[in-house]
Amino acid sequence: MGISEKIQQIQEELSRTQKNKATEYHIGLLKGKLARYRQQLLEPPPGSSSSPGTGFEVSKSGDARVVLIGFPSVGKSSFLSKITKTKSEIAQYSFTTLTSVPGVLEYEGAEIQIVDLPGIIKGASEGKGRGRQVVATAKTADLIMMVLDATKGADQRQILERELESVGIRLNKPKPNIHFKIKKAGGVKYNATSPSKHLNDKICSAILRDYKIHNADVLVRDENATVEDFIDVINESHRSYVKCLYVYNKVDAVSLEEVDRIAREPNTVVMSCELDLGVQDVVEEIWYKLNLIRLYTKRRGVQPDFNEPMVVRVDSTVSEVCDSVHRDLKNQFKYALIWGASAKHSPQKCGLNHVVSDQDVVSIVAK
Ligand SMILES: Nc1nc2c(ncn2[C@@H]2O[C@H](COP(=O)(O)OP(=O)(O)OP(=O)(O)O)[C@@H](O)[C@H]2O)c(=O)[nH]1
Repeated sequence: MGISEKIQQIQEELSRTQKNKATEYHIGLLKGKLARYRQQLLEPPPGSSSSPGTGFEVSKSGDARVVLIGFPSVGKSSFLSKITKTKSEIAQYSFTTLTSVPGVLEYEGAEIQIVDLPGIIKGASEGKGRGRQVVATAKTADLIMMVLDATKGADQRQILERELESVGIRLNKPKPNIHFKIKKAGGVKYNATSPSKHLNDKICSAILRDYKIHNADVLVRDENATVEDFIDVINESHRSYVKCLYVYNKVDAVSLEEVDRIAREPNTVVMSCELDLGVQDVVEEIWYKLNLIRLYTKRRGVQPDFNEPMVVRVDSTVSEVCDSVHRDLKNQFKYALIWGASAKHSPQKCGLNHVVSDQDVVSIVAK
């Protein structure tokens, strides 16, 4: 039996099995197996004929990467052509976007790479070659922007969410608060800081046995952590926790009440590419979600260049700033002078651990 058939069998068994106290152990095991097979499908073991997904030939450039995901004809190309310098073909028929078109969005001095993935990601979870590439690219995103058609039903979003979920991408979700460490000996030691609602020693040990892990420390620090969370923790290297912005296009074609209802959903913005409504709000929301800040670097005796900001992640330290300037800069680092919101007085002399703020001016003094 192939892996796809095994997956299907488990899915069928899961949908047949009633959820209750007596079956939770069995369901937990099935979910663990399902995650293991899905993983094998996405990343075949070395030596097998199918190649792993290596992403498209799109190198990650710029300050951040936003990946667009959506069904065909929802308006991804229209959006991309409005906000980036790369034009992609717009047609009245489906599947226009066959390859990913990297475009660059310039905003607040930052260069944000926008990648449009092929129409739909379905097939990715079935291990189809192209789907795997899509997944690999989506996993490198700083933000996933799910483009949805406001005139279509809620299932378009559910289908895409389920697809992303099944390939190990978690949307708008923090990493589970479970400590997990594989050991060389000593068996499985299960502990919880307060009684867990869904996890226990028996379920966790059984799932670990299925993964051929016989010695490990497990400490559940969140009483609401689920079996899925535990499976995610075991598979941590294959999971990506990515922010997602839901963008509903074509709001010109639905009623005001419907627009109002959609716009109130969390992490959601609405737009109409055709009428050029809300497109700028989407860009602002992308910037906000990316959590980027601008810094101005200053050389001694020279005014900083306020037209050329350096873009780093929010809460970056001087150490991270050095790394983004040059690989070796930290080796020569003596101290930094900082002017701006993060400085107690201007300039403040700081070390590598100082956390910078938006629009700070930074001068690195070398040894
Ligand atoms: N009513 C309405 N139609 C729109 C809007 N934006 C795009 N469209 C139409 O929707 C169709 C598809 O737009 P595209 O931008 O090609 O969509 P896409 O998501 O890139 O499609 P694929 O390339 O097939 O993945 C075109 O006929 C557009 O004219 C909008 O805001 N309102």
